[in-house]
Amino acid sequence: MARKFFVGGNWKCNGTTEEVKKIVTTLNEAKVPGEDVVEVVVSPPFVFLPVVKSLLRPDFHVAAQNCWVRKGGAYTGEVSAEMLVNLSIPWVIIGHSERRQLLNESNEFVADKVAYALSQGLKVIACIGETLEQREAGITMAVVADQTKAIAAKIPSWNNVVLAYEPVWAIGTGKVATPAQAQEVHADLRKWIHSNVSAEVASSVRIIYGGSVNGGNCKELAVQPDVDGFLVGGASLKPEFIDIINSATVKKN
Ligand SMILES: O=C(CO)COP(=O)(O)O
Repeated sequence: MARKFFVGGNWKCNGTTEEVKKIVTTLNEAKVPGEDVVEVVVSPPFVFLPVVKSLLRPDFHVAAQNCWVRKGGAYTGEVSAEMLVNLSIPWVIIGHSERRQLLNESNEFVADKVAYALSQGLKVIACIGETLEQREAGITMAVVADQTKAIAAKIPSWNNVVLAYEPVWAIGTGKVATPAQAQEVHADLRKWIHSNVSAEVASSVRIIYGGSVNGGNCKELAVQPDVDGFLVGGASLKPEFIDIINSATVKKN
């Protein structure tokens, strides 16, 4: 079953109104393949979601970078899944390693968030990945399997989930995983899903790679059979994001 290439731009905690408008203008003027070839989702900080959504071309979509773990209420500083739905924000990134590490979000907490967001009708980019210490200790697969297992245990369907493999040592470091390293983990993850979820989900779920992806390295990663797209940080704020979107075409050739 063909998995549609997915390119996400995670803008993280960056930008002013003027800057985000400039990025949107660049995206709107770009020549890229149609939605039948590549799904493009950009994720500005919460406060810029309405302006980006209102200005962005209709074939690109928006994601929030986080949401609260359950129904909204007395949770100062949080933004609920219901609010995102109310604003017609279709996607949310959950479990990014920056939140796991800096805000101590556990596998269980991340899984609860994914389950709640899905239950409200959001589509989820669920992030997993090992640290450098874990990779060097040879436990990469055990770590990402645990992270995936926590999510699998709590969700009734993977239809609206994209799994983002983002090795922590590759994020914002300029140290991209080699195509072979990315392919190995993606293939192992797909095998894990085959054994622990179902053959159908294993063949249909998109597993995207994140960590120092740029205009220069995207094509060699994109040709890997189990790499179904990217979650891009720094380069998603620059015009080279267009080149990354266009790397989707390597799958067609
Ligand atoms: O964290 C990332 C995307 O979510 C990756 O960030 P960089 O592309 O800046 O390494």
